[in-house]
Amino acid sequence: MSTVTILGAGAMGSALATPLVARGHAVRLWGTWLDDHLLDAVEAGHPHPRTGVRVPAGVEPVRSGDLDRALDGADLVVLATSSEGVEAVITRAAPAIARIGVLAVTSKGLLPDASGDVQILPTFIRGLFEAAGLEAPAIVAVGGPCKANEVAAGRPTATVYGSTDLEVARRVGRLAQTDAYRIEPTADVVGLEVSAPLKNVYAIALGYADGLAERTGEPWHDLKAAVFAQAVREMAAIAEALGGSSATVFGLAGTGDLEVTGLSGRNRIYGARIGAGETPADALTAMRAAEQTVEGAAAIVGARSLAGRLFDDAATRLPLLHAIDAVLDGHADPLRALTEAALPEAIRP
Ligand SMILES: NC(=O)C1=CN([C@@H]2O[C@H](COP(=O)(O)OP(=O)(O)OC[C@H]3O[C@@H](n4cnc5c(N)ncnc54)[C@H](OP(=O)(O)O)[C@@H]3O)[C@@H](O)[C@H]2O)C=CC1
Ligand SMILES: O=C(CO)COP(=O)(O)O
Repeated sequence: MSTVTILGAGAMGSALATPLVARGHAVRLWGTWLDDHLLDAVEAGHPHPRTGVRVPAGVEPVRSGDLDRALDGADLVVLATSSEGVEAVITRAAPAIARIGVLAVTSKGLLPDASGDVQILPTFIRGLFEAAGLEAPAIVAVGGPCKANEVAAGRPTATVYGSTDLEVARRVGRLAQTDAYRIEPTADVVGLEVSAPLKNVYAIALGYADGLAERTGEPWHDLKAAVFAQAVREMAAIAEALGGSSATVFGLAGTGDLEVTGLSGRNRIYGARIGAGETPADALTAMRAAEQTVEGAAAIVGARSLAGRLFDDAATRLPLLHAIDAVLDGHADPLRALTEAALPEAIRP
């Protein structure tokens, strides 16, 4: 049995308690300074407000002011804040995490380092340790099609754990896996960590197509499928340009995660509101009011910057990314933008 400290008591942080408790680990669920209302519900024995599922008995909720106690003696730390909270939480927890030596990260994002270059999350997090003069822990990136409410309920889930040292991914995977929560280890951290935030961005486009269906009362499945395929092509191009493998994008981490997010993700819902006619600003305000995290809206800023660094002709190489951005900026109509970006060019005479 190990002691596992989860940092962030939102949907995914609380959900991971289900497999970890099932494996007999001692689990501490630390809530950020924004999570008191979530831990109030957990302590009262109510379903978690973000997943609708009760956190398993035995999980120890820990309030934000008790971070040191939450980390004391832990064997594994899991970071489960949204990308917005990564820097603030890692900065506070870094000395203890450096001592523990291993960090699993469910957060999905693309963030700028001190010099302004956008990085995949493990690289960004390592930079925070280096800036603090601390040795960075071994980082295990967690991705794949994995809805928090389903993990929390113990439904079958295939997830991907990635570390540059494959044995570390296997070791952490062995600790967390259950019959229902199965883990595919990979050493392709780049492919995994490109897929994780970018599928949030591309799921917004899948949402645009669903929103058109809501607005018109007609199906737009052909368009949605073309958008899906183009999204996968663009994620693979970015992964390869960064030294990752397109095979990772074509598997659970890319197509798998895009599928689940395009069916039921919050990023899809945000896109659908826009496709149905709301302005991007109104749609984001409504999502925030409902406590629905929409990471794709932030990740597209990083994606745009990364694409510009990787490709001289980014708008031509990544037309769908460009189209999503143009719609969010209010410069393009979703139907026209998706059609131009995702359908093949006309065959020339
Ligand atoms: N939900 C899912 O199905 C999955 C989520 N993930 C990833 O896991 C991460 C967490 O997602 P999820 O649990 O759904 O998100 P939630 O919004 O439910 O929880 C996010 C956590 O981050 C905290 N947080 C947000 N902003 C800040 C900030 N500025 N400073 C400090 N803490 C902050 C939240 O506080 P607050 O209570 O205010 O929100 C909460 O503890 C994301 O990166 C997501 O992509 C991965 C797989 C699946
Ligand atoms: O990452 C997810 C599933 O793997 C959840 O996606 P959303 O953040 O869009 O809900």
